[in-house]
Formats: sequence, C-alpha cells, structure tokens
Amino acid sequence: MLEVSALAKSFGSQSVLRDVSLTLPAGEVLAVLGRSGGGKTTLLKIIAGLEAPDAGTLHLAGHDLRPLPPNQRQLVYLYQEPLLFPHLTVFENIAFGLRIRKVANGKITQQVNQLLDELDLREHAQKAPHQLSGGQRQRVSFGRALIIRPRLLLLDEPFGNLDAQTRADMQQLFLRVRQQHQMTAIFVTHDSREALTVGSRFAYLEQGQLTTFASKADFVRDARTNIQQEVRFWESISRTEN
Ligand SMILES: Nc1ncnc2c1ncn2[C@@H]1O[C@H](COP(=O)(O)OP(=O)(O)OP(=O)(O)O)[C@@H](O)[C@H]1O
Repeated sequence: MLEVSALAKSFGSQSVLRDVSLTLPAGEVLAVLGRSGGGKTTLLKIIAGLEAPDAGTLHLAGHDLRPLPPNQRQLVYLYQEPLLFPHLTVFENIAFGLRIRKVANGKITQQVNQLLDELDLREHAQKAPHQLSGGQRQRVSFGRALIIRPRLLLLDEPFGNLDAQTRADMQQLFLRVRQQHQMTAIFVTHDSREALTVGSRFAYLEQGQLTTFASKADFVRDARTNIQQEVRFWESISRTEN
C-alpha cells in the first residue's frame, strides 16, 4: 500500500533522514517511536508532500507520490493542534470535505451524523471549535479527516497536548475508529506505551535512521525503546509496596 524506499533529507549540512525505507500494507497502523529531533515530523511532511526529499521514492497504492501536490495524494496529515475553521460549527467542520466536493445535502447529513456518533460528538454538533475541549477538538479533526476516506492518515503526536486520561480515552477511540474504517496510518509518538497501544506494526526513528521491527516482541526487546526498563521500574515499585 505505502512503499517508501531509500529516503534521504538534509537541511543545510544537517542530515535529518538517511536511507529510510518502509512498507505499510493496507489496514495497518505503523507506530513510529522516537525522541525529539529524530526526524519524525520531517518523514511525515515528505510523505504528505510538504517537504521534498533529496533522494528516495514514495509510492501509495502503486502511484508515485513525488510528482503529486499535497491535495492530490489522498492522505491527511494531522498534528497536535487540530486545524479547524473557527467560524464553522462542529457539524460544518466535518462536512467541509464533502461540501467542496459538491456531495448532495442528504448524503452529507447522513455521513456527518454517523461520524458524530462514532466520535461521541453528537451533542456538540452545533458548537463552534472554541466551545470545545482539546480532546473534543481533536475528535472533530479526526471526523474532518475520515469523511473524505483518505487512503492514508499521517498522525504527528496527535494526542500530545492532552492530559493523561483524555489521551488514554483518545487512544481507545482511535482503536475503535481504526477498526471501523479499516484505516491505514502512520502514528508518530514519543511515548512507548502509546506506540504499543495504537500500533499494529512498529518502528523506531533515531538520528534520521528508521528501524522497523518484525514483531511487537522485537520492538519491546530493543533497548532503545526503553520499554523493558520501564517494566522493571514498575516492578520495583510494586515490590517496595508489598
Ligand atoms: N525546515 C527546516 N529547516 C532546517 N532544519 C529543520 C527544518 N525542519 C526540521 N529541521 C531539523 O531537522 C531535525 C529533525 O526535525 P523533526 O521535526 O523532523 O524531528 P522530530 O523527530 O519530529 O522532533 P519532535 O518530536 O521534537 O517534533 C531537527 O534537528 C530540526 O531542527
């Protein structure tokens, strides 16, 4: 479905991505874990068409992405701060992608209402974005993305600004929606627990180099993910409590 091969990118003398390759089959979510500055956002921006690679190839469903401008790539790039139209209601924000495609009103109402239900937003349909919480705004932004049925979702720390409980709720909602819509996505995060929760495939990006793992067990075992260290920490805490 998505095939990235030998991607490279430098800014001036700084090499930000080196020989990055990945294959993502339809319906899978690749969780990309990495520390700040490792090149995660740059990778997503290149796939989205917001930055040009220096070398390498990108194919989505067999089509070469490189000649296509962002709006013809059939993908959506979502980041921490949801971009919503401030003057439109929640309903109209979600409907927007269908309105510009001149879809019939009845069909728009039906599809938007279905998404409002799936995203637990029905009671907020007539509110403006500034009347919503951060988690609710992020759900509207999911709705806006899903309504146009993109081939690929690119998620850049989408829940990074939310408190721990809302973040955990959003991860569960993501899993539900992912299943309903058979989503293919790349989900970038600093948080290993989030990566393990949302991902069906796993990768680690450090200093521009991407390691992809054959299994969740391999990902957990890799010392750079810090997961085993964290497990040992919680085990030591529970031992001191007993
Ligand atoms: N337009 C740009 N011009 C120059 N340098 C850039 C540009 N964009 C990113 N960089 C540099 O590339 C490196 C990787 O940045 P990137 O945003 O991809 O990292 P990241 O892994 O997403 O980090 P974070 O998790 O903090 O967002 C950083 O050192 C950054 O300063």
